[in-house]
Amino acid sequence: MVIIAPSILSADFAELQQDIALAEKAGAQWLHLDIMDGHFVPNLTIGPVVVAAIRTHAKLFFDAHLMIENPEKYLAAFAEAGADLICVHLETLKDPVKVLRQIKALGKKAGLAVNPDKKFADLQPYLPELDLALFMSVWPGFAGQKFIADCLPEIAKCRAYITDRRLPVDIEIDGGINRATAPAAIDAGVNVLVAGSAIYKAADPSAEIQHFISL
Ligand SMILES: O=C(CO)[C@H](O)[C@H](O)COP(=O)(O)O
Ligand SMILES: [Fe+2]
Repeated sequence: MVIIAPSILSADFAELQQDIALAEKAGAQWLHLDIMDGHFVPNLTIGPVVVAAIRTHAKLFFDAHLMIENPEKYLAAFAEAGADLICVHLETLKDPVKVLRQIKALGKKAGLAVNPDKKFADLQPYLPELDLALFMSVWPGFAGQKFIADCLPEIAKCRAYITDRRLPVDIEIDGGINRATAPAAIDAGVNVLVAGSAIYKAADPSAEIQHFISL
């Protein structure tokens, strides 16, 4: 069963409550929150204040994707704001194990994201610490980019490794996911699909969510 995580980066920020309610009603299980700092990525989005505000209106599992430098400084703030899973980028970490354990110590699920140039081998040492491995299928920073397929063979290696060892780790893909690209991602072994523009820029966002759920 595939989990769909609509990314509110492509939602209408003036109507966030409505766009989140739409995702919940359509049957999405997770909500993907793209946190950008203008340093690790060349874009700025939302912080803990907005996460806390929307938390009061949604029961969805909050999947916080931190595209920020020094993420360890902000873990407690995102935990308090109501994130259920906090995903940090390998590229931003000096001591990944320490940071992943800090996330767990806050009572949250821990995710580790890698950019499209990374291999499964870069992420593999951290799997015992993880609840989720996130393979980026675009360069982080913006919604609406074209899918980069380089991560698919790495996802397949990750799925085989996790299955062999029965590790309780979700595999998520993020970037350029739509009706055309989602099947290859699922074939490679992902069980969590992030989709922003494919959902919120569609004529019927609920139908898109229901399509992804049916895959
Ligand atoms: O992390 C992200 C960008 O850095 C977003 O989650 C991602 O790009 C979703 O948007 P889309 O589905 O439109 O590609
Ligand atoms: Fe994201």
